[in-house]
Amino acid sequence: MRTISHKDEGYGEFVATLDRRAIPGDDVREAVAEIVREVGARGDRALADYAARFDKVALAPAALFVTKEEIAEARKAVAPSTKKAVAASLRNITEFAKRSMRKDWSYRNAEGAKVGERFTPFDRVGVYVPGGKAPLVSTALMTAGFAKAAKVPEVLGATPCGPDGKVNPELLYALHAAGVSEVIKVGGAQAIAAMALGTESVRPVDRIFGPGNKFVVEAKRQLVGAVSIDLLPGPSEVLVLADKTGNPDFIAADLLAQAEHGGDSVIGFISDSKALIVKVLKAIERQLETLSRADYIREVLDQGAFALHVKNLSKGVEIANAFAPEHLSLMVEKESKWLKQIRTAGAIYVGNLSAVAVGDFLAGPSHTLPTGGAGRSFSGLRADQFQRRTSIVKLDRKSVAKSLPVVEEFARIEGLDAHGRSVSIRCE
Ligand SMILES: NC(=O)c1ccc[n+]([C@@H]2O[C@H](COP(=O)([O-])OP(=O)(O)OC[C@H]3O[C@@H](n4cnc5c(N)ncnc54)[C@H](O)[C@@H]3O)[C@@H](O)[C@H]2O)c1
Ligand SMILES: [Zn+2]
Repeated sequence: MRTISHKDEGYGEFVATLDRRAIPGDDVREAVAEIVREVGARGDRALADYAARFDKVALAPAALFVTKEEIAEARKAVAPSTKKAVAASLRNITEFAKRSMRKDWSYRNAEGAKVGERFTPFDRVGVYVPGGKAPLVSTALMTAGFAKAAKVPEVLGATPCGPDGKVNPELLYALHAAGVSEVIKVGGAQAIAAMALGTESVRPVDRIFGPGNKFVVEAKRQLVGAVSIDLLPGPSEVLVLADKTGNPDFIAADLLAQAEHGGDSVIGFISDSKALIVKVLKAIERQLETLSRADYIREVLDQGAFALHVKNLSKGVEIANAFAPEHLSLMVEKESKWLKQIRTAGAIYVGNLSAVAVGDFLAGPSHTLPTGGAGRSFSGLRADQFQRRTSIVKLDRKSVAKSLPVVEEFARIEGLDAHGRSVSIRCE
């Protein structure tokens, strides 16, 4: 874990690198563009080729979809304790979703016309659930669960299968508990392309949701237009901001939990207390020994991890806002003062007891959150993103007449006399 203090040489340069923009590298961009082109041109055959190449599985075009038998098997195989956990998480998700959904409204404008908005669920959405490094059962709930709450009638799930051609049974169970209507056993950029463009066997969707690795995220970015997307939720990250009241063992535990996602994960720790930083580094070493994914964690600690000693908390907040972390843990004495100042984080966990993992699995807000700096311009996944918004305008005799003078003025200055006429004809 790289440790650097405001007193060190190179501090300014390092802090500048924390001011992020979510822009993919050329190599990822080109690799994904080719995958998208191939799926567009060769459909199911391209999906089978990529499954063989990346997931080491032989997937005949006829075997792309999870079967009814596989779902029934999963239902039998999953332990009652797992079913209970899935239900508990879904219950919180559903309640949270209800409160953030948009409701229809209307009012009469200054001319007396009735104007308003109507919200209806998308007809058919795609939900990507990563399956590369871990079966992210919770991610199935934290995406599809919101689709269900928003009453989307058709949800197509996509997740890579193992070399045996099977999807993890707990993951399948969760997808079905969250109301997914069909599932393709395809992962990566090719899955996103199939859902956006359609293939011989996959009917395209209207909007694509869900997190993934850098290839998945880039595919979503490239396919905007064919579909819309939720956000850019890539490799997971946490930034802890703490003063001397932070609990070093809890902070270490949160950082390790995040590092456990492996690969491109990013973990950061900012504090104005040098003593706390030293304690956290020691606690990390101590706790790491007992964890099963120590190899993944070490990789992350060696690559994307940093501990930053700042002059004061204001400086820390400024850096955190530039960094726009997916998760921000705030462990400070004056909680509400500093909480107000953090603007770009996808989710904020307040206080020593608010473990990020509770939000990962259970709390209610979706754990699908913007990463890589995308938090500046995107928010986390929400139920209202599954709603299509339509505006509605209704005029009567009085309001059409009252609207005429302003319409005629715009029609005159824009040189669009047919526009003016289309309103005056109704006032004769
Ligand atoms: N931001 C969030 O809200 C959030 C939530 C959950 C998970 N995540 C992140 O999702 C990510 C999941 O990543 P993952 O890799 O485990 O699973 P994944 O399902 O996203 O990716 C696996 C797929 O990547 C493709 N792939 C692998 N190597 C490739 C290559 N060289 N070229 C092209 N395609 C390739 C393969 O098709 C494979 O099926 C993690 O980084 C995790 O942190 C983020
Ligand atoms: Zn996590």
